[in-house]
Amino acid sequence: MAAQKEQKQKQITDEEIFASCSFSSLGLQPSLCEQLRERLGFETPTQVQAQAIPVILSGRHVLVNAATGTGKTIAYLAPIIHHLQKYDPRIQRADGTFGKHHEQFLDVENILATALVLVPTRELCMQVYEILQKLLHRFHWIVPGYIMGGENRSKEKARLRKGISILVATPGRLLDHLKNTSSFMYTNLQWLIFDEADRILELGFGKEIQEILDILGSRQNRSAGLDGGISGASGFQRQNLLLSATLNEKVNHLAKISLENPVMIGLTERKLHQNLSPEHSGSVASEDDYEAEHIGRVIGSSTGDYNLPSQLVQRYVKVPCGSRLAVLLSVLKNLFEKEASQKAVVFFSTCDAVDFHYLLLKEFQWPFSPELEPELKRLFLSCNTFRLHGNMEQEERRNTFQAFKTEKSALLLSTDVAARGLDFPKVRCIIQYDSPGEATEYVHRVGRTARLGQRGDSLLFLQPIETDYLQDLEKHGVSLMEYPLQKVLDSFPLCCQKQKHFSKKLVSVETHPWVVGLQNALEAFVSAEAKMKKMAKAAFVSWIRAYAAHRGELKRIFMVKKLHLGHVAKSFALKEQPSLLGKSVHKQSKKRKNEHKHKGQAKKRKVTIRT
Ligand SMILES: Nc1ncnc2c1ncn2[C@@H]1O[C@H](COP(=O)(O)OP(=O)(O)OP(=O)(O)O)[C@@H](O)[C@H]1O
Repeated sequence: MAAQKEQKQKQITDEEIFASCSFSSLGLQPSLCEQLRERLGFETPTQVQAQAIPVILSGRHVLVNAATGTGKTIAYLAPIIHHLQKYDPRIQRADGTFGKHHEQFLDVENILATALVLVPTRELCMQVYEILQKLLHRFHWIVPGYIMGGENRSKEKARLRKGISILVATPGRLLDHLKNTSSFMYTNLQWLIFDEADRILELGFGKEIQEILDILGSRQNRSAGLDGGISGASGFQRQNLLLSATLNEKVNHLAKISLENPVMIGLTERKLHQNLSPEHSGSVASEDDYEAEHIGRVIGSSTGDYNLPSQLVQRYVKVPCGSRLAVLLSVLKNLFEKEASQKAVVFFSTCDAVDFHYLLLKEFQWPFSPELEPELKRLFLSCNTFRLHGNMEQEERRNTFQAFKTEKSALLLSTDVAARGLDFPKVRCIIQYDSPGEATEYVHRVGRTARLGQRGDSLLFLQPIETDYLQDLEKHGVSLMEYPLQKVLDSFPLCCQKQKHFSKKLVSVETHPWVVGLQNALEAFVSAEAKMKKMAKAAFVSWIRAYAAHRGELKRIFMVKKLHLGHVAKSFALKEQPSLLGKSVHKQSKKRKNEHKHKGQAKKRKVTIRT
């Protein structure tokens, strides 16, 4: 019976996810449809692909808003490849947007076109490039390429010089090449795509985007007589596409400055009205408009309901600050002991926090006793653990990304660098140990699981003082159930007789014998290891800084002055609060408050934290 129910649920999900048509019925070339089937195993388009592909094929500017993991990448790549592969004569490398010989083609009747995909992170850049490689297997004359931070500039220059038909790029490095690489030509640019549009702006790339649009737009005007990318004398059109699972004022702004009379896909009437009324979409905002819209406003405050995968089971757990670490480790132990073969991601707010927890999980033995015989020592958590953040060497970052993708059972500790767009197969659980801040980030983080109708669980850690955040999520139509923490803690074996007689009903999280025992062991472990202690202190300091950087409405929920710094220290297994640094954080927060008072309506400055 239960199996039948599950089967029925799966069927409903499949119908919700996939369309009842074929790729070829959407107007895509048969050879491309074959490629989708043979190389990627895609038989049927997803709902968003069925809606978006015909519109994108028609040449209109489009804004796509659809839940995480619903196939937005193919929705924009397939129509571009469809157009590029049918040019006759075939396009060549040197015809690419960036080919040095391309200018000779400006006179030909069929202007040879190329595409630029802008993404917020290096990992997403690699991911889109890899999909392109698979899709273009049969169309070897269309050359994909990527440029991104952390890579060798001269090698990138050489690749650009040879010509790239579809380029995937992160904004900073793109702008660098646009300004400094003379062979970098973009007059034939026909498609400009912003994947995870809002995140690009959230990462502080607003100015770069403006500049990129200016450079691309002005070049178009000069060489081809185009106005903002719309039909020009040469006969080709610039088509701009924006994609994101969440909408906010940043997408609204980007839509305004980059889309002309766009078709909205996946937007309800309410969202359309609230965020992106088409009459506002065509104008190009000035720098002043940008400032006015983005500084001092509460980000995400006007967003409507978010589309979350319906099969995603979302929970929260309320944990007093001092017990957070012990509870995190207990939740992970429970998860991997229940089902050894699975993948999970834990999100942290800073690189230092990722590093500390990574080393801790790699080395913390249980039961913890320095005198224990080596053969009796076991890791507390015996799963394959990876880390990912923006301060890692590019090589390690790349290796982690690839390894976590292919592993069948593994744990990834990450900052928000993994929150957007990344498609790690078979991730079953997302834990948000440090709160995500804006509701949009919550949606993208949990979106790394429950992709394309798959099962998925998410767990949000909140301190008792932070539970108003649940209401903030509710405002966006996101509601969470409580995690059965007591039951999980009770399921662990206790060490001594005295502990076994505790009254289960009366015990709080921080006095639960399992938590107390584990916390003591963690503190003993960290204090015994100089390196761990140093990392714990660094993580403590950066965690408080990140906490203090919450903006807008969220500052009311995540208030530094409400934190008990001694308890925060315990959450990094530090017996004592690193006092001097702690005081300075409080002072900083007080100082900021005073400054704010004096400035009155002064503009709020965005605090960028490296992820
Ligand atoms: N038509 C299809 N049939 C089967 N699988 C598909 C199809 N289209 C996409 N997929 C798969 O679905 C998963 C999600 O796709 P994709 O990463 O493009 O989603 P997304 O909507 O961009 O997600 P996010 O919002 O998180 O970036 C990928 O594993 C992809 O390979």
